[in-house]
Amino acid sequence: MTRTTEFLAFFAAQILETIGMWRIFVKCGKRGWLSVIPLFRQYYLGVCAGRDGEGRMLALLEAGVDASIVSCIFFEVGSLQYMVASFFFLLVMIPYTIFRIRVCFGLCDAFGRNRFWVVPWIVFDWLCALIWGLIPSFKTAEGYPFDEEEVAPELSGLEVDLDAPGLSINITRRTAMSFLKRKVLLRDIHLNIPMGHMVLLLGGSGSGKTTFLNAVTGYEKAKAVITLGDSDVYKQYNSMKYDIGFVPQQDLVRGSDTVYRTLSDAARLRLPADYTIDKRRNRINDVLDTFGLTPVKSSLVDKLSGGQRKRLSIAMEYISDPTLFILDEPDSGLDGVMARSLFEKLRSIANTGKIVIVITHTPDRVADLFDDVIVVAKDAMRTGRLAYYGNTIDAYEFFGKRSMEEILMSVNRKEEGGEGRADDFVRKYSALKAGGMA
Ligand SMILES: Nc1ncnc2c1ncn2[C@@H]1O[C@H](COP(=O)(O)OP(=O)(O)OP(=O)(O)O)[C@@H](O)[C@H]1O
Repeated sequence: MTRTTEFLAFFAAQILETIGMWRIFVKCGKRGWLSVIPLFRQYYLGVCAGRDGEGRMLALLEAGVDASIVSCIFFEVGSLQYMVASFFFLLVMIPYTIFRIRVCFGLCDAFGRNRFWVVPWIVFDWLCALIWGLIPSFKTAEGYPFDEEEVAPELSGLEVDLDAPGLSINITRRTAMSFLKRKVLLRDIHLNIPMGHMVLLLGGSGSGKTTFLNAVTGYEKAKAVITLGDSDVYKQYNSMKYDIGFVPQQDLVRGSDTVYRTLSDAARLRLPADYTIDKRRNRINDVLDTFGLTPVKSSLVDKLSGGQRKRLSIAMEYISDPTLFILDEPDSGLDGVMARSLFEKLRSIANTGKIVIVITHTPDRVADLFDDVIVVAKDAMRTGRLAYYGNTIDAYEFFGKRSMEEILMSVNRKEEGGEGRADDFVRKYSALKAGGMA
């Protein structure tokens, strides 16, 4: 193909695409002539797809793609300018394709078409634009433009007092990049947990419980201020490491070590360097006693029962005598009796003046052992929000439910089998707090 033919082919595709887009815009209730302006065309395609932000990004990226294509056509093949333009083209093509896919997905939803259409849209956009624009059976889906779910508003003024004793959490937001888009994982979580309280962290799958705990411990920082007693967890992260214990879901124990050896290794890692050997030995023996592991201290970890193994994992973190003790599903794989006995142990730890926060997927068998419950729920924008924090007894009344599992179902999204009322409760809870503060 000669340069002129290439240019004519590019130009013809643009014209055909414009015609198709004109009709698509009209079908979506927008002004057709907007398709004549190349960059507007991409933006309004995003608007038609119900993805304005992605449409805006697509328009910007298309400017880059078009500029590099035109440059490649005009520069001498093999020249430095040609190579720079080609490199730039490859560079912008990656995000450009990703945003096109996202907009195409939205368009398929808007027109009630299978998402496999994204493939022809990416390869022959001008042809798809003509088909979707000119063929009458391609029309917007029933209910289009889809009603947006009403998202609970952003909150302000509900920050808790950082000087209050205990754990004060003021998370403004926690964001992460996902698929070239900044995603808000958590927003507006403000609460204060007094010392000596055992708190249940409740939330559906993907609601942000782990993200929340990571933000609280400073493991993955958020835009937040977290204080434990007089210390700022983020600013004094290194010195706080002995004060915060985190027990992950998965056991991190070696089967070929004895129980004592496992705890002794944990003590070496987690106790301050100035601990004498005697002090360290005493601490290990105390912890073995606390978790009922003294009779099996010489046994290999592989020979322990599920419950003993779990208690050992918890003991490893407890060795540093943390003020804040966090456990992610410590009862997974345990039967009701073993789980109950484990949670009673955690209750007795809280009773010594520590803060214990626990995630469990079977809360009702141990709900009476908790003082408070934090309910984190995904709002309409899929952001983790605080739907409730307070006394467990008051929680039943607040949600109008009789069990923690029912509370969870009320905030879980409909597509997950829940009632999809997260935003209602976020609103209700913030009104309650604002009222309380007035
Ligand atoms: N670094 C990250 N980048 C992008 N998205 C993330 C990141 N971390 C978490 N997410 C997303 O944030 C949401 C919350 O994740 P999180 O692991 O906190 O949920 P969870 O409530 O602990 O779920 P589960 O109970 O299933 O463990 C999920 O949609 C997850 O995909």
